[in-house]
Amino acid sequence: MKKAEVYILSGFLGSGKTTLLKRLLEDEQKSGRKTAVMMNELGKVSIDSDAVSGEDVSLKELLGGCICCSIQDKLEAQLQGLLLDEKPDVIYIETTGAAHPVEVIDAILSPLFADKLLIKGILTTVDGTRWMDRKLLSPQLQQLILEQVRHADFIVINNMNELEANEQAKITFEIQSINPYARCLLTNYSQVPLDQLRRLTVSFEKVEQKSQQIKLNLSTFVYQFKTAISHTEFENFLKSLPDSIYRIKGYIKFDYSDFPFLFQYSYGMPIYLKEDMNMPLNLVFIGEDISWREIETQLGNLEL
Ligand SMILES: Nc1nc2c(ncn2[C@@H]2O[C@H](COP(=O)(O)OP(=O)(O)OP(=O)(O)O)[C@@H](O)[C@H]2O)c(=O)[nH]1
Repeated sequence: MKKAEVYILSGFLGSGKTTLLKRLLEDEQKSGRKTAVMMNELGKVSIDSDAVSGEDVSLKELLGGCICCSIQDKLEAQLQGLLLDEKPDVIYIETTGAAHPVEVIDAILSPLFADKLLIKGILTTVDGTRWMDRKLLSPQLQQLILEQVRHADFIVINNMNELEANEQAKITFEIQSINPYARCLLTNYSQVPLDQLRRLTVSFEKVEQKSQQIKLNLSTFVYQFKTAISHTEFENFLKSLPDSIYRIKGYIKFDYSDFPFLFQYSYGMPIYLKEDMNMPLNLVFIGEDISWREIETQLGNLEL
């Protein structure tokens, strides 16, 4: 089955995410692909959804919380519904300005359907003037903006017309020092060449296409078990993992049990919860600069 492409739009409040989304949707309308949008807003009433009014676009709104924390279950249910009912070619997810990119990817990649999604990348918008003044924000918000830049695959710096030439150079230098691997563009109103953006691919496929010396940044990988495995060997595998694997979750079947376990792993801590029915044996990984090919080989060896 063809996977649905997923683009995540991240960036601080008012930095130009919706403006970028509108441009992407206009482009999709020309391409004729089946397009879906998920918009997440912190408040209970949607403000931005008027921006998405094209007839060919399915819109799901997630209101009243942030997808990376308070309404993660709702996101899972809506995404699953979307994949089953609409079968979109591409899904754009606009996050709240307060969302952390790793947690958003984590929320999207449910083990129930992670194998049906192809995460194309995180597009982060930055308001150039806000960046210059970011020291005025609380330390937590400064940290959030840094994380949104650090994990991005494509960075759009808006409000260029409001900046002097030396400020433009300073911002570009600062942002590229934080994330040298993302494509970074200074512009106004999120005017970016969309063909460049479409060439992104940050999941396992990227590892196969690019040579090993290229840094991979944040990426994801989904492994599908065919058989039950040994619990002890799986624990040994976990102990050998690098710290830059932030998150693992999914369903695993051990050779002593009829039904799988729901497995959760973050910051090196594994948790197992026994299920009472069969589930798809998908294991979802999120990490930074990981050779997923090696991980795949190790997992394959557990099945021998
Ligand atoms: N002057 C100027 N205004 C811009 C630029 N990009 C976006 N804007 C405006 O800034 C405002 C916020 O832009 P949005 O695209 O809604 O930003 P957002 O990140 O979706 O905002 P939230 O949904 O509140 O997080 C809108 O009025 C835009 O028209 C720019 O490059 N220059």
